[in-house]
Amino acid sequence: MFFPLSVNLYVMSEELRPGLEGVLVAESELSYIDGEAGKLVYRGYAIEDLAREASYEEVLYLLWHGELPTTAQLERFSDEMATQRSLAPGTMDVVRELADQREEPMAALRTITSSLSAADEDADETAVTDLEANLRKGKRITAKMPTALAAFKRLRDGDGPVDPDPEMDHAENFLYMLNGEVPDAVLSETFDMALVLHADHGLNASTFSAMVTASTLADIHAAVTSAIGTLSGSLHGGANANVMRMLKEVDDSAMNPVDWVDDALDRGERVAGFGHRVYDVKDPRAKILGGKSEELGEAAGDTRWYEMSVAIEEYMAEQKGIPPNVDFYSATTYYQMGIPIDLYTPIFAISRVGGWIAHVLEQYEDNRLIRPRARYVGELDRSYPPLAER
Ligand SMILES: CC(=O)SCCNC(=O)CCNC(=O)[C@H](O)C(C)(C)COP(=O)(O)OP(=O)(O)OC[C@H]1O[C@@H](n2cnc3c(N)ncnc32)[C@H](O)[C@@H]1OP(=O)(O)O
Ligand SMILES: O=C([O-])CC(=O)C(=O)O
Repeated sequence: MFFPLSVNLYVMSEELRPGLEGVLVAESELSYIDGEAGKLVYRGYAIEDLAREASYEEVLYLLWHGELPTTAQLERFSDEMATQRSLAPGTMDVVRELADQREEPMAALRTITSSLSAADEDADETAVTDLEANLRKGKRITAKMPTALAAFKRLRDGDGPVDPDPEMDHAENFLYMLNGEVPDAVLSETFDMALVLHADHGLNASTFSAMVTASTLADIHAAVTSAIGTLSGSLHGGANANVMRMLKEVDDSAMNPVDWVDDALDRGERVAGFGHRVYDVKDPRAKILGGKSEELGEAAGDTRWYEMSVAIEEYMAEQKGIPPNVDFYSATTYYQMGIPIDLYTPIFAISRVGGWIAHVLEQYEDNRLIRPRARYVGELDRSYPPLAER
């Protein structure tokens, strides 16, 4: 039987779109981005309002359930998250082993997250696409990733892990487990806001990778593990740590930041924290985080990092017309909060996991295998030479 010609033409389109730029592959109700206006919205709510008003738990609820929670719903949801934070002994063994091996933190988080399925009571018993089971699994993964990351950091530094405190919210509890002391309100509010700002961003590369994995009907642990691997690269989430490494290099060189960047551009290098596939203007999250970075600098009586960043931002705008993305000012925000640089990208992951899970739920709800094509440009019809003749 023949397909109608129009179907064949659609399937066999020869248009090449490297990097899938601008290609529509799904419908989503999760986040809206207007790259020309610099606007980001989660389920209809402006990022500026959510950053100012909402906790990370509220945003998770919004992304996963479609509506902001009532007080009672939020309380229940937050309690459920808090009860899921502890790691099973087997997971803690994995964390310990990776810390002993001095594994790179993003690779450690990837491996630990993958291993969470071993102790997940829903992992084997339910269909991969079961919504209720996936909400439970999603909650456990999101609750446990920060515990694992904090324990990994402490163990590699020779300290003992700190147990989660169920009385604290997600952001405060992470800083508490990381540093072993209750953070002050400014730090936990700043961290909570950073989690809100990073929670979702359309079909960014890591989210798309989670969707591709889910589209094969692999489970949610597999999808999140794929996404963590994808986020780690320097063109994506890995850029936030590179921003801070760059600023420290500029500072150590005692060069004018503008001259340093000029030299980097002359060498054909990319400046971390600048440019975006979707935004033509300054990322709305960079505006908010820039303000936070400035505030933290002022509070500490040292605005050096903020000023250096502003000088680079102005120079990049003037020379290249390229604005900063979310990673540019998150770097100095985290640095001034005393967070080690190699944890910045894993911290991105412990927020974005909320978005990954929400997109995976959307994918399962209306699944079709994601499978594009490559145009073959290799040779054809070669005759096979026996091994001895090559
Ligand atoms: C959370 C996130 O993932 S946000 C992004 C984090 N990544 C970074 O900050 C890394 C630095 N930025 C980049 O490499 C890019 O801007 C990306 C990967 C984010 C987007 O890339 P694309 O959409 O593919 O844009 P593309 O690579 O085609 O760049 C367009 C032009 O701008 C230039 N450009 C883009 N970003 C930068 C940059 N950071 N520094 C210098 N030049 C840049 C490119 O060299 C290119 O110029 P050309 O056309 O003269 O060669
Ligand atoms: O959307 C993208 O391409 C990159 C991303 O994850 C973000 O900006 O948060």
